[in-house]
Amino acid sequence: MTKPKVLISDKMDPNAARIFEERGCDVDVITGETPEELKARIGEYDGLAIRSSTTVTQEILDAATNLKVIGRAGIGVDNVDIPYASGKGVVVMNTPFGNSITTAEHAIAMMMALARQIPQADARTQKGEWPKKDFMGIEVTGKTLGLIGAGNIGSIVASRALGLKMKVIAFDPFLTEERAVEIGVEKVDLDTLLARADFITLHTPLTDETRNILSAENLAKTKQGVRIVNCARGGLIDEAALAEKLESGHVAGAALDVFQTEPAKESPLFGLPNFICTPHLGASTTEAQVNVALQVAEQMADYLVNGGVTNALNMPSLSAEEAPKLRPYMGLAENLGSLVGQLAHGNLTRISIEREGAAAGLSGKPIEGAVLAGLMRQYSDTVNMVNAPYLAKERGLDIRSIRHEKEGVYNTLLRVTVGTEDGDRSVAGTLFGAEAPRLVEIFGVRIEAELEGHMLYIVNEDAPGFIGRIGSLLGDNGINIGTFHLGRRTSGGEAVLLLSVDQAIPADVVKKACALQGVKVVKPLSF
Ligand SMILES: NC(=O)c1ccc[n+]([C@@H]2O[C@H](COP(=O)([O-])OP(=O)(O)OC[C@H]3O[C@@H](n4cnc5c(N)ncnc54)[C@H](O)[C@@H]3O)[C@@H](O)[C@H]2O)c1
Ligand SMILES: O=C(O)[C@H](O)COP(=O)(O)O
Repeated sequence: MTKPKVLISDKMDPNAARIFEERGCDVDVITGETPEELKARIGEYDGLAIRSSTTVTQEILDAATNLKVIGRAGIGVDNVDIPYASGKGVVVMNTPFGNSITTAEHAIAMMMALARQIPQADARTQKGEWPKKDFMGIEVTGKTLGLIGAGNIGSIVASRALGLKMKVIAFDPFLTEERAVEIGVEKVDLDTLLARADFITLHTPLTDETRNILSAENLAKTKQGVRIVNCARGGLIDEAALAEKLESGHVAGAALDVFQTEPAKESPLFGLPNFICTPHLGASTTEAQVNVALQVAEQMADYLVNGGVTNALNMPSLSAEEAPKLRPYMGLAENLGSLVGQLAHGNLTRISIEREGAAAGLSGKPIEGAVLAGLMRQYSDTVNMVNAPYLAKERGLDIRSIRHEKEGVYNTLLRVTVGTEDGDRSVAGTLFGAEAPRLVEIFGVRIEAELEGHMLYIVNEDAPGFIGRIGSLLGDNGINIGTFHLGRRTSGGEAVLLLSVDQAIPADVVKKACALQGVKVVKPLSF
C-alpha cells in the first residue's frame, strides 16, 4: 500500500512531522508559499496540516484532487471553506482544547498590561527616560470583568480573573444559569455588560451575529474608562470606532491580539498612546504548540491510515456498516438543526429530535449529533457531531430523542423542536427517493424546499402583489433567485417564503425587504 502524503503548510512544532512519519505517512514541511504555489502543489497530497496562515479556498480545494483531510493545529477554522470541503468529501478537523489555556493566559496578560501600561512604560524606560510620574495604573482587584463569550477560553479567563479577585459577568446566549454558577460568573445581557464592565474581553468566534459586536453604537454604551481586550478574532470590534473612543479617552485602553485584516500592517489604532497589540500570539506558547501539533498529527494519521475520525467538524464518527444507511439523514439532520438555530431566538432550553417511519429504525445518536452540531455551529467554531451533544448538555440544553415507528404522511421523517422563551418552534424534513433531503415543514407551515447555500426566509401577510415586490427588490439589487418556495397557514393569513439565492444577501437589502409592505420577518440563512 502506498503511504499517504501529508503537507504541513504553516509553521508547526516538529512533533507533528515526527508523529506523521511514525504513523506511516510521508510528510513535507513547506511553509510560507503563495496561494498560487500551494495550488500548484496540493494535488499530490492526501492530507494538509495548517494553522491560521494558510487559507483553504475553493480554488485550492478544486486543485486538491487527492485531498482527504485538512487538520487545523488550533481552534479557529475561519480560514477553511468547510462547506466546500464537505462537498468535496474532505474531512476538516481541529484541535479544540490544545491552546485554550495559553490563549486565556494571553488575554489575562493583555488585561494586566493595560492596567499598568507595561509596554509603554517599558519602551520609555529603555530609552533612558525613567518616566515614573507618567504612569499611574489601576488595580484589577474588585473591578468588574465582562466576558463576551464564555465557552472554553472564556471560562478559563473567568477562573483566572476570579483568582485575581475580580467580579466576572458574562454575555453568552448559550450560557445557562447553572453553568454560569458553576464557573462563578453572573450571566447578563449585552447592554448590562457594556454598562457595568471595567474591563471587557472577547471570546467568541467570528459569525454573522458577533461581527462588530463592539460597534460604534455598542462602544458608546460602555462605561467611561473601560479597557478592552480581544484575543479571539479580528472583526469582533469596529477598529475605526475603537480608535475614536481611545482618542476621546472614553475607552481608557485597548489590547488586540487579532485584527480585521491580518497580517495587520497598518491600522487607525497604531500609534495611539493607550493602545497595545501583539501579532496573533494568543496560541504561541511552547506548551500549546506541542499540544496542537501532536493532536493534529495523531488525528490526521489515524484517519488516513485507519479511517478513524476524531474532532471532525463536518463528519460524524460512524461504523463502516451503519454509514451508508445513515449518510443521507446526516445532512438532513444537520440542516434542520442549523435552520431552527438560525430562526429561533432567545435562550434555547430544550430540544427534541423525533424520528418517524423508516428513520425510527436508525441509530439515534449520530442523527442527534448532527442536529446539535447544526444548531450550535453558529455559536462555536469548535463544535462537531461528536462533541455537540456533550457541549449542549454541559450548557444545560435538555435533549430528547423520540422514535415513532408508525409512518405519518411521509414514509420517513425527522422533526426538530426547540423550546424558546417564546414557546416551541418546530421544523421537519424527509428524504425523497431515500437519498434527497427536503424540508417539509417550518414552524407549523407546510413548505417543500432543499436547504442549501444562501437562502432568505420571509414571513409576510398573505396578500396579492407581495411576490412581485420581493422579486423586484432582489432583481434591482442584482441578486439572482435560484428557487422559490411558498407555504401558508390559511388563505389571507400568514405566508412563508423561502428563496435560494446565488450570493449572500447584503444587510442593506435585508433592511429594504423588512420595510416592504406586509413583511413581518426577514432572515438571511446559510447552509
Ligand atoms: N488569538 C488566538 O491565537 C486564539 C487562540 C485560540 C482561539 N482563538 C479564538 O477564540 C475564540 C473562542 O474560542 P473557544 O475555544 O473559547 O471557543 P468556544 O466555542 O468554546 O466558545 C465560544 C463561545 O462564544 C459564544 N458565542 C457565540 N456567539 C455568541 C454571541 N453572539 N454573543 C456572545 N457569545 C457568543 C458561544 O456560545 C461559546 O460559548 C475562537 O474564535 C477562536 O478561534 C484565538
Ligand atoms: O484559533 C486558533 O487556534 C488561534 O487563532 C491560533 O492561531 P495560530 O495557530 O495561527 O496561532
